[in-house]
Amino acid sequence: MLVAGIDSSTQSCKVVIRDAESGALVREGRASHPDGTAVDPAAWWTALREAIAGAGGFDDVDAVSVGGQQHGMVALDSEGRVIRDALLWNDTRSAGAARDLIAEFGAEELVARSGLVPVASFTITKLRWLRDAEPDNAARVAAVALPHDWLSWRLRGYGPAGESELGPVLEELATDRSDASGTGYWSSTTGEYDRELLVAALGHDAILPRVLGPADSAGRTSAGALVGSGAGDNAGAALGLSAGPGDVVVSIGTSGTVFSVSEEPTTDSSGTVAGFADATGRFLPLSATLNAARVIDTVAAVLGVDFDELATIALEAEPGAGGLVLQPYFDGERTPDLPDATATLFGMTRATFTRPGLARAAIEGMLCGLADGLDAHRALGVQASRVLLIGGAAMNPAVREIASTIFDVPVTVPAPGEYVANGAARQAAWVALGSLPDWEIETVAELAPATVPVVREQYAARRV
Ligand SMILES: Nc1ncnc2c1ncn2[C@@H]1O[C@H](COP(=O)(O)OP(=O)(O)O)[C@@H](O)[C@H]1O
Ligand SMILES: O=C(CO)[C@@H](O)[C@H](O)COP(=O)(O)O
Repeated sequence: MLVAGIDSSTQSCKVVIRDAESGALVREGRASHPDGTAVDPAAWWTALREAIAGAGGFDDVDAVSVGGQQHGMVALDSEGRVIRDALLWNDTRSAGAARDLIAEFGAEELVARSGLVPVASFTITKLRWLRDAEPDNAARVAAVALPHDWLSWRLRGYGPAGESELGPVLEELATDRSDASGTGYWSSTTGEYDRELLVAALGHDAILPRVLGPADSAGRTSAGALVGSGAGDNAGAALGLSAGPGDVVVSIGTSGTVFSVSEEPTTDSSGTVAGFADATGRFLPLSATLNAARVIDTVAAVLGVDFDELATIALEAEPGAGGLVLQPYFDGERTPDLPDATATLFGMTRATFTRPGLARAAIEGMLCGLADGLDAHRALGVQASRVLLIGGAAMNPAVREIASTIFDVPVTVPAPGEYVANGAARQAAWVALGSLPDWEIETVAELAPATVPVVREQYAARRV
């Protein structure tokens, strides 16, 4: 029996087709997404169909689940049409709306009700921004979905009239606990939407996707494959890695995320660690930065080198790059909550401002922000026995080696792979088989901690 998993992430769409029992990879496909922090969801649908075609189609697939970038606001009118480009998790225009919501309700109350202190990333702040900045668009909103909910709905044949087989049945929208927990108007402790918060943000009530359990099916594709509840991408990755007690996952994609699977919900009124739900019925404390793999993309482009060359020159510099510190807030920052920040390079002398120094400082600065996230997890009682390093930039040898100088626990690098799509496929197998199969995870590197304290100390000293 074959199952499919999809990762509709910020930069691209990836599809894997696997054997349901063993998890063996059978086929895969991918397609790019457009750049930008506001994107027409039609582009994700086009990319998904291209990636499915690249993976040889779904005709022989028994079940499929969609993992996707979290928080994006997909606002639909009563005809199931997308009202405006979706504002993505890394769009910071709703920072003022986040402050307004905190002023109205208080951070403590919002954490107690939704698990989150609003920042620009979360859906609730995007809805408030829409209400205030585009009142005509806000008035037309009949339903609000997230990227993975909307793609699952389209896969099942729903959509605007003329563009879909089954038409705009908004009540058929479905989601899962993990993605619902990133909206800001759903509580992972009660398992219910908080309609008062939704109305406070959007200005009126709207249809929200039904929240399914981890092994529930939302329905079927037109070809008859079961469609699972799907997941937010980080929860998908945790499922794909079979993350358990002691595992802290550090994912370096467009976002940098630090997360762990927890039996109990977590509450952090500072907002550093969001109290998300996971894709197994448990919880997923998570801390996220806006500046991760693209810090390396940017510095590699400035230096005119490819990723391998960047790794080579970064490792020519000593740990700490002689005091050169890059605070890498190129896209503003979410953790810490500094949406309008820009990047700053500290400690430049003629001796330190070199190509190796800059390459190393870029990787160190990006990883120090994630190490701060790990500390915040520990402060909530999360046990960290090892870091599991995944995401596009985890393929970089310098990122791996420098991670071992920054994290004070062993760093395990699973074999390069699409862990979000794999987790979605594993969920699809759960739906199809009726039980969650164990799939083997291959490891390609285990790095013992080689902590060099000055790296984090000098980064902390530059913190604003
Ligand atoms: N060898 C590498 N070294 C550093 N960065 C890399 C490498 N390979 C890919 N990347 C970066 O990883 C990112 C894509 O990672 P991915 O986890 O797929 O992101 P997302 O899930 O956010 O779309 C891109 O910014 C890409 O440039
Ligand atoms: O906002 C978050 C998590 O809260 C991000 O992790 C997004 O879910 C995007 O993920 P990537 O596309 O970077 O993997």
